[in-house]
Amino acid sequence: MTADVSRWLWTAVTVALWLGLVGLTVWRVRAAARRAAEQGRALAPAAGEDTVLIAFASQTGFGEELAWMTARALGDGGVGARPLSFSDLNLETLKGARRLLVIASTTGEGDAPDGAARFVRQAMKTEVDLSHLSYGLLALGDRSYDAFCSFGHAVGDWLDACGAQTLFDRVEVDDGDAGAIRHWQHQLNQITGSTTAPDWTPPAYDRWRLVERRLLNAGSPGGEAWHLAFEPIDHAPDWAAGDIAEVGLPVRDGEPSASREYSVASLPSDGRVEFCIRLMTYPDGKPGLASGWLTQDLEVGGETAMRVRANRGFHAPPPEAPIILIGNGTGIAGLRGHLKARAQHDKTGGAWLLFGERTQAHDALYDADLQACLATGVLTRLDRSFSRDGGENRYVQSLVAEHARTVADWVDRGAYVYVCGSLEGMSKGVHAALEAALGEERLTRLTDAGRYRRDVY
Ligand SMILES: Cc1cc2nc3c(=O)[nH]c(=O)nc-3n(C[C@H](O)[C@H](O)[C@H](O)COP(=O)(O)O)c2cc1C
Repeated sequence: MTADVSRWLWTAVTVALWLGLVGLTVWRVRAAARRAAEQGRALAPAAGEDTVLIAFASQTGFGEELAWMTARALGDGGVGARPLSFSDLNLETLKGARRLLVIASTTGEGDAPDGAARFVRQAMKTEVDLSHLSYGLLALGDRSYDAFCSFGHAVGDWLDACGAQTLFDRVEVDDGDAGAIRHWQHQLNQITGSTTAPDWTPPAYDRWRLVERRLLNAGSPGGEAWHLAFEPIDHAPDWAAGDIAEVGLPVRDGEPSASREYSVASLPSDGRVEFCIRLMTYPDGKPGLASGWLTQDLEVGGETAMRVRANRGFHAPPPEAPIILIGNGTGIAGLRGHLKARAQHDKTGGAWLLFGERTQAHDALYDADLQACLATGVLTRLDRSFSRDGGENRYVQSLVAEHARTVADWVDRGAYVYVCGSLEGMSKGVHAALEAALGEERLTRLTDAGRYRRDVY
């Protein structure tokens, strides 16, 4: 081949590639515009109707899911709706709204979800005139906590103090209680004037088959931690690192149906949903309802009902940003999903895992995976603390304290901080250690910017 011919060939290939790229970009932009237009149509106000502002504060995504369902129910009834996260809510928006629906979850010990922290600090410290505003409130919580629905009530109390009028009595939801959610739907019907019951059936479960179960910590002084893998039977849904699976438990005689949520430790490309689940035991030695069933009773090859739901608050940061992953125990599940997601990118901003468990010998959960991540560079750095092995750094929060300078350096370089694991045993201590490492104000700014994310239980 002469130099001229090969140059022509290369030019032709380059042009073809370029045209392909342009075509793909145009297709993507059009698809995105189509999706936005569809969503816009679904939520567009009917002529003469005021748009209802739906402000949601959600830590693990349930409240956000209800906000979108609420918007759709209003849209279907001909009333325009605008869902807005508390992280994007401000007083100007409230002053410009006439009708407001608040969906507010409570987390921590009666705390606001992280995304609402800025609004609490800034807007809810002031008393403004909101007498033009009518509002309805859906407060999500769990009666097993002392401060039941306290953040929802704090928002309601503040709106009352600002002179806002109530559209109806506050609706409290205890642990996803279907009756209370139906009551909320009934209130939405009052707004739309619809007489038919809204088609708001609880989200359908799919059937999944247990294909693998493996004890991860044989010989541990702590409770058994199991790796479980489920394959879809009906269809394979899509999900992202950080998402949560809700497992429907088999109905037992006379007991209401129950479900449990677990952080997903795998990605759709694995073809299966994987969990790391601790077998809980009561003081009398009886196994926990859900963990006992999943780790002992359900046989490999057996089926369960399950759905994966979005937990947007714990979705991945841009891959080019560095990430600090902090967790303990079965919290490794949510962090493992993020490592797997990073492994799918050629170039990432580096990942540092700080992890705490009981013993190096028995509780180095997913050690082989982590070593592989170190070898490929997906994980830049790994620090672990083992509380029962003695030594100074007994808990993961002590690791954060010991490496405070490096944590601050990573944050200076734009790192995101993701924390997954127990609320009591870990996340409060980690929070205090981060505050000491970065300063209170800096950690607050990090939270407001969505660079400090927590999935704790
Ligand atoms: C770590 C944690 C702490 C919680 N603390 C409280 C609480 O103090 N008071 C309460 O009523 N509910 C509490 N809950 C229950 C949640 O409010 C409830 O599960 C809610 O449905 C979660 O909604 P979300 O997914 O929108 O965040 C807590 C849940 C978790 C996981």
